[in-house]
Amino acid sequence: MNMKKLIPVTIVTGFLGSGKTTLLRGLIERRQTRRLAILINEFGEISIDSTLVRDGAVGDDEVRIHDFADGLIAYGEDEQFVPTMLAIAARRANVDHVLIETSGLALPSAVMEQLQGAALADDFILDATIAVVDTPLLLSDQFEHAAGVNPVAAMFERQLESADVVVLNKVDELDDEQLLLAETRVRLRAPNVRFLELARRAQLDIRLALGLRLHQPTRTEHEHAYTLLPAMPGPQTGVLASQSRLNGHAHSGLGAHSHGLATHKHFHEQDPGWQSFVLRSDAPQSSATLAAALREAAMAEPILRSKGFAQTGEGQGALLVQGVRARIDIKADAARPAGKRSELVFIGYHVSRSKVAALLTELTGSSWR
Ligand SMILES: Nc1nc2c(ncn2[C@@H]2O[C@H](COP(=O)(O)OP(=O)(O)OP(=O)(O)O)[C@@H](O)[C@H]2O)c(=O)[nH]1
Repeated sequence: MNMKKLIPVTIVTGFLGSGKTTLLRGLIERRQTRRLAILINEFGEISIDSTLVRDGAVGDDEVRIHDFADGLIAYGEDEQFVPTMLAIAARRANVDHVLIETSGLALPSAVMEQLQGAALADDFILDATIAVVDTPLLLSDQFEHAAGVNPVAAMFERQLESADVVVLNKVDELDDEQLLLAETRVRLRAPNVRFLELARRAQLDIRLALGLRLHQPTRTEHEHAYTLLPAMPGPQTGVLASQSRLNGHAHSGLGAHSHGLATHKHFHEQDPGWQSFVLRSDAPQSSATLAAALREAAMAEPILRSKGFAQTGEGQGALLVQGVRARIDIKADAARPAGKRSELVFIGYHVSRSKVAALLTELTGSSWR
């Protein structure tokens, strides 16, 4: 019998733009002495999230970040994931916790299955799966199936199905009634949720995110399978009681369950309607003009997410661009070297690259290709 200490793994999932990267950055800042290994999987050919997380990270020995840009993490056909995890296991004396951010278009169940597969189950234990929710978006009925199957709603539901912890994020401007409605909607879709937390700017107490130990390995001779612990371990209870959360509504049914492991794929593999592309411009951009152009483009085309870096001209600083649908946020980014080329990633459902390029070109008065 293998007596190695299992390394805990927390999976952070959530729809496009819900706040996963912001949550990770916060956890890094508040990690105290914990040494973290972080895997980031993005949908899109250039990686923005890992750059942002890296900006907040420190020494390599304390926080080490592994990128999987444009890749699939943790699928049978993926060639990077298992070797990366095994390399982390090989330096286990220097790793206290592994965090995996899945892409906004991936299902956490795929990662969960890999963790309990033969290659990894002797080294890792799933700690918890955390789903971050864009609460205003949830309330906006975008996640409802109004007419037929809504692919956005379907993905959101399947991400929530595996969640142990749901973080209702972006709650800054919501009142109690809206929060209760959001909670009801989450509970309908997240049968396994153990903790429902409110977050502003995706900030979560690290004790609520790491070391929850909501799963335990059950080992038989030939297979490994996780089962959910029937209740929270004692020492956590006091900590959790101090968390801000929905008044008196934080806990849910604690019935044991096993996770559905049949849902392996990135949604975009099953449904080619999901698209991602990069547009670039070598002309200097103005923050206000670009923001207005992106807003307009997001209203004209089904863009669900835009992000990247824009350049404002020689000797001027770079901008960090973050768009979730028509909500566009552009701010100076001191960490980014000034340069010439602006580069933005767009993700959407049946979104047209040429139409978005034409709109941006027209609205910014500079060529985007
Ligand atoms: N107003 C508001 N904005 C937030 C909050 N949390 C995150 N954001 C913003 O939402 C945008 C997306 O946040 P990210 O953390 O990049 O989201 P993500 O889930 O990693 O995005 P993808 O990886 O692209 O799916 C950024 O502009 C954040 O600053 C919040 O609580 N309130």
